[in-house]
Amino acid sequence: MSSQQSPGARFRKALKDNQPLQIVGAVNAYAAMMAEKVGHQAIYLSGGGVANASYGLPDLGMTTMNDVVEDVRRITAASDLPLLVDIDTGWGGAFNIARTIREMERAGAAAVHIEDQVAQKRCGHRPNKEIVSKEEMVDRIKAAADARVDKDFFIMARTDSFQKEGLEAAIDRAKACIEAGADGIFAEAVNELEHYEAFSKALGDVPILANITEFGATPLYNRKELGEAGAAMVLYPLSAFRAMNKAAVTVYENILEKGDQKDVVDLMQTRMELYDYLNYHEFEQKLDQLFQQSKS
Ligand SMILES: C[C@](O)(C(=O)O)[C@H](CC(=O)O)C(=O)O
Ligand SMILES: [Mg+2]
Repeated sequence: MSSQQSPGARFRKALKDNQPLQIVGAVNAYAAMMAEKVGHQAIYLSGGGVANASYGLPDLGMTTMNDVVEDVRRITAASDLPLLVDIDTGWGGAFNIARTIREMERAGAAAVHIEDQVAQKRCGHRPNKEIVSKEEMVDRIKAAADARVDKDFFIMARTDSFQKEGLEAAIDRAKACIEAGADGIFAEAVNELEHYEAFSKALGDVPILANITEFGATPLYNRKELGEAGAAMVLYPLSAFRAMNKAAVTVYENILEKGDQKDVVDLMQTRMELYDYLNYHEFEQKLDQLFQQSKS
C-alpha cells in the first residue's frame, strides 16, 4: 500500500499535481481514512485539533511535541496521504525545534508549519497575538531546515504578523523566511484576495497557503478564486471536526430529551459505511481463514 517515495516527496508531488492543493484537517486516524477514500490528496493535523479533540484544551500553546507526535503516528499508520502537521512555535529554541523536525519525520509526517508567535501563542484568528522578532523567526526556520534528514521534507513558515504589522511587514518576513530555507509560506489571517495576490507577486514560485478556517478573519473563498489569486494550497483545518461536533451535540441532546435516537439516525454514518471505510470485511475474512487453519 505505501509508496516508495518519502512522505515529503509525496507532498511535493501532490502540490505539483493540484493547483491549488486542498489540504483537509483530519483530527484522528479514522478521519484521515475517510478523507483519503473520498479522494483528497493531502491531509492536515491541526494544533488546535490536537488540543481540542485529543486533550479537551484550548489552542493556547498548552500541548507539547509529544502530544502532537502521538497523533501524527496514529494518522500516518492509517493513511498514506501526505500529512502536513501544525507544530505551533516548534516548542522551544533551536535544539528543541531540530528535535521536533526529526520526530515529525520519524513519525511519518510529510510537512510542517512553524509560526512566529511567542510561545504563549493564540489561535491565529484571535485578537492580541504577540509575535517574535523577524530575526528570531529566521533562526527558527534555519534550525528547522537544517534539522531535516529527508531533503524533500517540507518546511512551511507561518507568519502571524499581518494582524499587528500589516501586509508589507508580513511579506518582508516571508521573504526572510524563504532566504532562511522555508519551502512555503502560510499567510495567516489575511482577509482579502488581494493579500494573497501581493504575497504571490512578491514571492515568485514559492507556494503560498491560504488558511480558510471557518468563523475566523478570512472569508470562505473558493478554491478557484484562491488559485487565481496565487495560492498554491488551501487549508480547511477544522471543517470536518466542527461538523462532527455539531452532529455529536445534536445526538447527545436528542437522546437525553426524547429517550431514544430515532430522530437523529439520519445524521449518523451507518455500520456498513463505517466498515467500508475501515476495510472491516477484509479483516473478518482473514480472521475466518486463520480459524480454519487452526481447526484443520
Ligand atoms: C490552523 C490552525 O493553526 C489550527 O491549529 O488548525 C488554527 C485554526 C483555527 O483556529 O481556526 C489557526 O488558524 O490558528
Ligand atoms: Mg494551530
